[in-house]
Order: sequence, then structure tokens, then C-alpha cells
Amino acid sequence: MSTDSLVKISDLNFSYDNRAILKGINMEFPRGKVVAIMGGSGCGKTTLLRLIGGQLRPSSGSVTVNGRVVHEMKHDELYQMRRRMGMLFQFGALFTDISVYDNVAFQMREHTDLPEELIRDLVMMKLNAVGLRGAHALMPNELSGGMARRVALARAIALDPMLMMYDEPFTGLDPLSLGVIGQLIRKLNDALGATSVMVTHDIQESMLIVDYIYFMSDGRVVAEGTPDELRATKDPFVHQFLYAEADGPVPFHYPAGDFAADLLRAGARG
Ligand SMILES: Nc1ncnc2c1ncn2[C@@H]1O[C@H](COP(=O)(O)OP(=O)(O)OP(=O)(O)O)[C@@H](O)[C@H]1O
Repeated sequence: MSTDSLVKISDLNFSYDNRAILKGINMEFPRGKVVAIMGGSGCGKTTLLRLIGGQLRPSSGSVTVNGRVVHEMKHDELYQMRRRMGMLFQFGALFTDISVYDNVAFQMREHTDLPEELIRDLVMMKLNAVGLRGAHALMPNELSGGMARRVALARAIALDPMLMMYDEPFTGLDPLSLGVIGQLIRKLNDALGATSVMVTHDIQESMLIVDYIYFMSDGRVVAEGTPDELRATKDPFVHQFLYAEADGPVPFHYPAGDFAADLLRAGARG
């Protein structure tokens, strides 16, 4: 495993009251990689993400992010770290009473002092990256489920996170949207120079885009490897998860006008 991992999880144990949820977890997320965590319902995947984000404290062991032990961070340091994490949760709903544009601008306005003209350029770039620049004026109720997920993705990358965490990013999507979101997760990770971790049940989609997969069962890592290693394995647990299905090509960009004109209009507006 890489010695230059953004996230390192060492002998991590976590219990709710007396109930052990995570039992001696060891994982590494090397910089620049996309890692999937899979496993049955209730095996502790979401709990693990919350420990990485510092929302929960380990019973023993540690999570290290960017060289710092998360549970040893002071309040301010934790806040700074979280600003550099993008999180996309399955039900991470958009604000319904403001436009697509304002949803993406929200984080930038909250957390930076950037002038509105610059925010506009950045919002348009983020929306362009998810193929929805042309949809900037729409309201959330005018979007399909897949489009809403893409806007949430644009919002999650608004502040150029070093670590992206996805919790079930594919749930509830049709197969075409699912393929688009999967490709986007990979593309955005690489474009941002970020590191991504994705909790998911969708092994088929994950195998196409991730660098490494951890399988969890009952709070433990029971199998791990690259997609190629997992395809070749005889491990019955891994086999149980594997199945084959193909997705077709989809139009990526929502219809949009000229990008340069969109950016230039920022000047006229300011
Ligand atoms: N706040 C809490 N208090 C007590 N137990 C909890 C709490 N949150 C989660 N649990 C329990 O911890 C276990 C692990 O939950 P977690 O959400 O991490 O699982 P998961 O692997 O993400 O499951 P799923 O795939 O269904 O989302 C579950 O048995 C759950 O009931």
C-alpha cells in the first residue's frame, strides 16, 4: 500500500453504547485514488464515514487525514479539515426554494469572501463539469433525479475538496443516470486532484471507476483488492457480490449556450 495516503485508518474500533459496530478496521486511501467500501446493510459503512469526518470518536484506534489524527484535532482544526471535505449523501437534498445556480454558489458565499463575479465564474465551471451549465436558472423541482444528483455533486465540489465522501451515490437512479454519476465521480476526482471514498452497494458501477475496493461484513474488512484482483478471486464472499451488466452511452451535457458568453456576462452583471 502507498506510504502517501491521504486517509489512514488503523485498528479502528467503534461501539454505540456496548454494541461493537467497527471491529479492528485497517484501510488506506492513497492520494488521487477512488476507493469503494461495500458490504451488507448495517455492517458499519456509514459509521466509518462519520469517523473519518470527525463526527464520531473512535473507541480505540485512529483515523488519520492528511497526516493528522482526526480525534486529536482541536475544534478549529476539525472545522478547517471539514471545509476541505466534500460530502455527498444519498438524501443530501438541494435547497428547494433557490435555483440550481444559488445551490452551488451557497457554499462559496458561506465559506469564502470571493466577489460575486468570481463566484459566478466558479459556479458556471462547476456546473459545466457536471454537464448542467445550461440548467443554472432552473429550480430543483424542474430537475430529474439524475440531474438533481449532479447539481448536488457540483455543490459538493464547490470548494475544491481534498477528500470527497460519497454515501450511496447511486441509490434511486436509473441505470443511465447511474453510469453518468459514476463517470463523473471518477472524472471530478481526477480533475480536482482529490481522493474519493464511496460507500455503495453498486459493485458493477464501482468496478468500472474505482482503484480499490474494501468489502466489509459485521464491522470487519473481509476482502479487499483492485477490481482486477477481485474479478480473479475465488473468495466466495466477493463472488456473492459480483454480477455483470452493461450500460450504454448517454448524452452528458444538458443543452447550454456558449460557455464564453456565459462567463463574459459575469462582467456585465457585476
Ligand atoms: N446513533 C446510533 N445509535 C445506535 N446505533 C446506531 C446508530 N447509528 C447507527 N447505528 C447502528 O450501527 C450499525 C451500523 O450502521 P451504519 O449506518 O454504519 O451501517 P451501514 O453499513 O452504513 O448500513 P446501510 O448500508 O444500511 O446504510 C447498525 O446496526 C445501526 O443500527
